[in-house]
Amino acid sequence: MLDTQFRRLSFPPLSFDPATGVATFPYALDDLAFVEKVTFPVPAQAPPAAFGKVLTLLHLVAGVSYYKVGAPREIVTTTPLSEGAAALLDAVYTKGMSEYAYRNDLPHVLSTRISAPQAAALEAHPVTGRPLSAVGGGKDSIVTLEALREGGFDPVPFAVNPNWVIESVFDASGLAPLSARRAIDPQLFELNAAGALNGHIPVTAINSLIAVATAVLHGLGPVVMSNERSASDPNLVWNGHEINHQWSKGVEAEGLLRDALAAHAGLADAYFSLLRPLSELHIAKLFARHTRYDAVVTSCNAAFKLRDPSARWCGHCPKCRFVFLALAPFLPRQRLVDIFSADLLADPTQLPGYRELLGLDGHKPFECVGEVEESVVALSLLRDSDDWRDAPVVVALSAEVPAEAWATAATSDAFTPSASAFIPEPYMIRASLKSL
Ligand SMILES: CC(=O)N[C@H]1[C@@H](OP(=O)(O)OP(=O)(O)OC[C@H]2O[C@@H](n3ccc(=O)[nH]c3=O)[C@H](O)[C@@H]2O)O[C@H](CO)[C@@H](O)[C@@H]1O[C@H](C)C(=O)N[C@@H](C)C(=O)N[C@@H](CCC(=O)O)C(=O)O
Ligand SMILES: Nc1ncnc2c1ncn2[C@@H]1O[C@H](COP(=O)(O)OP(=O)(O)OP(=O)(O)O)[C@@H](O)[C@H]1O
Repeated sequence: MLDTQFRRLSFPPLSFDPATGVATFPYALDDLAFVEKVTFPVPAQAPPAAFGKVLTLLHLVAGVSYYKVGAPREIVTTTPLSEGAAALLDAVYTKGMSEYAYRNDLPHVLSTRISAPQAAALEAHPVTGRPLSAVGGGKDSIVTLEALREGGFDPVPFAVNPNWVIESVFDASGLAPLSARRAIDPQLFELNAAGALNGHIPVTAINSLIAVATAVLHGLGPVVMSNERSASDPNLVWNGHEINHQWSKGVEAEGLLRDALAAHAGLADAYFSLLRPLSELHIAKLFARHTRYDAVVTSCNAAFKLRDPSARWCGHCPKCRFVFLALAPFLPRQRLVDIFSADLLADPTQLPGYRELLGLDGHKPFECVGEVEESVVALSLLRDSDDWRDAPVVVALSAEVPAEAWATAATSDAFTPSASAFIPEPYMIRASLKSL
């Protein structure tokens, strides 16, 4: 551990070069200076005023990567913030950093507030145009892309730092994509090696604002995410606070981001998640309809590491285990084994990991996995499946799940979409969400 006590994170002015599309975001953690760069696709027309406003939000939100080096008690900006923008930032630095606070035993992180001059909210106008559909390389954003296409919305696929998986999903979609490059300050890696504080950050909030900035820059419509209902479910409660690895994928973050974009940049309905009403299990069922992505779809986070990424599915992390379990009821066994290049339910070494997913041991893992109830529902479907009922992991787990958990699963709403306050009506109707 570094023995330095850090006092303050602040934000020297950002800059943007319209000729190259490079935005430069400086940060100061006391005397330590960091610079992050985001390269946007260069448009034909000059950037509208709202673009600069979104960049200021992005600058402030992306500071979490540098904040986490020292967890200073002061976060100070000279950018005037409306109530809506300040609420987003307070939440990003507390709830978005809750896993980091819990794992490093830093309770003050959960009550830190950003200090900024006050501003009035702007009048917001709805964005219009082709949707920008954020792609993560996994099953969820494929379901969204195809639902938008089927609904006649002519989506533009988009990713931050697309790796070969995401590029292959773009290719398989046959749609012309846009992408942005984001480079975090390389000093972070050196500081990590030297033992600086480290931990998870709310990366979806950062990717979301880069997507919104890109949409505004290119005169497009709303950014459509694929964040599911289950993402709002916390992993555990610590000191009275919910700790959620996926906080910035959850519905609270979605609402705060929408409000901040309206108040700070005058953009109404600029951001929503099409899959918010659906459970992970329901999305897995919808994914089964699309075979054209089988050779490339990859949900495993190890494939998206900045350094030493895995080729595709690593086959031994919570996310691989969960996605395999969630897809198994809806895909023929051979198709699923071909996608993963492994049969996780035939491998007894996977049992301890599956016990955590099913609530039989520990807490829900700090990963992008569904609710415990969804895992039990999936297992109950596998018990009834000719393809899967004899798989060793299915047999072993079926004997361990208690009667109450089966009873809860039997009345589960895993396949009943919930209401969403944020999906605009035309998207609800034409993207078929009402009839799922
Ligand atoms: C790929 C991954 O899961 N990475 C997490 C992992 O980091 P690791 O050291 O194994 O590899 P790298 O991702 O290459 O990171 C190297 C260091 O750089 C830091 N860093 C990275 C990106 C960034 O935007 N800012 C950063 O400061 C990172 O912290 C490393 O020190 O473990 C880390 C510590 O727990 C995680 O922070 C890494 O998570 C990435 C930021 C990431 O992109 N993760 C997504 C795949 C992810 O977890 N998505 C969540 C959604 C969470 C949310 O609320 O947005 C999900 O799918 O559930
Ligand atoms: N690199 C990225 N660039 C832009 N948006 C991204 C990126 N990674 C993820 N997203 C967005 O965040 C959402 C959540 O990410 P996540 O990794 O959970 O989803 P996914 O890759 O679509 O599916 P899965 O849950 O199967 O991995 C994605 O659906 C997508 O909308």
